[in-house]
Amino acid sequence: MSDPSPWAIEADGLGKQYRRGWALRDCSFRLPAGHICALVGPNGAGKSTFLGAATRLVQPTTGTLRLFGVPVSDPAVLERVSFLAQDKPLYPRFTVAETLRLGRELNPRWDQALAERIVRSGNVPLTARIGTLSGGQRTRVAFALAFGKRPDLLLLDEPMSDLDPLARHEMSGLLMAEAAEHGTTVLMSSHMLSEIEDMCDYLIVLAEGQLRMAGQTDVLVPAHMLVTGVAVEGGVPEELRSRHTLVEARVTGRQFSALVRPHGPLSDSWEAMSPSMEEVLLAYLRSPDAPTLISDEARFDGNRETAA
Ligand SMILES: Nc1ncnc2c1ncn2[C@@H]1O[C@H](COP(=O)(O)OP(=O)(O)OP(=O)(O)O)[C@@H](O)[C@H]1O
Repeated sequence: MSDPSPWAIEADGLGKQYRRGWALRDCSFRLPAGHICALVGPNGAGKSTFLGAATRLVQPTTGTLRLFGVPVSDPAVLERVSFLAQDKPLYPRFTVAETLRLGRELNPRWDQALAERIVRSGNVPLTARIGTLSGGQRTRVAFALAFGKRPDLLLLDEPMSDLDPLARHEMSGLLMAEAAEHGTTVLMSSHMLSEIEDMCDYLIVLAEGQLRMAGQTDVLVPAHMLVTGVAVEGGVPEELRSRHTLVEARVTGRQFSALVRPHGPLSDSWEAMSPSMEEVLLAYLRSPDAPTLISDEARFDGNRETAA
């Protein structure tokens, strides 16, 4: 299928309301094809709900979601998307070989050699029943199924959490190689900030069901500065709040430290340095009310503040 749309994902006012309240609210952003994007947020932020909407497991209450320009409700998108769910559902009575055969029979673009390579490199026997595998080995088989499908969009819900460090390293290498070689778009929810920093070039940050940040990492991260100095009357200097956008402020003894989005030069009376991606993400995770930041590229009308 040719791609009329350069956007792998377009969410417009997407929302999901449960009886207890909104799991996802007024979520609007675009993800261009070919990126590896992290979906980040504290527990309960709405990450799985968003991935559920993208895989039609969750019916949105408001808004629309398009994948490659096609409404997610259109069956045409199904063969282009792979989803690796948090609980990695597989048939426990099937052997690994039978599981891969199922993948082959269900998916026209199936890459058997790739799927087998992923399984074999973890020394998982093709004859073993899924129910007898360790959690990490099952995850490896689930990865093989997801990759073997050769999707254009790979959706992963906390994919690496039960892999050992070597397997994690291997899978993240595979993800990056796939994205580079085939232009696969990856959207991956994760709590592992150092891994995100190593792998991802796009960020979607959610808190309490709402979008807090979206865009290219090399636009979002440099939009921030870490500022430290002497606290004023037990808090951060008023100038930081009035002239710049304050994301997070912390006071320890007589010192303050703050993550800000500067609008113009910062006063010489403070020390300012560029934060790492992990420092930016941690600040947003600790501050669910942080003002929203959407890059131009990721922006849909209605988003509030814009980075370069
Ligand atoms: N089926 C459901 N019925 C009612 N509430 C739900 C349902 N699914 C999710 N929620 C609620 O929606 C909110 C968002 O949940 P979601 O699972 O999307 O968060 P998450 O960011 O994936 O969290 P985690 O990091 O813990 O996996 C939570 O408050 C959760 O309790």
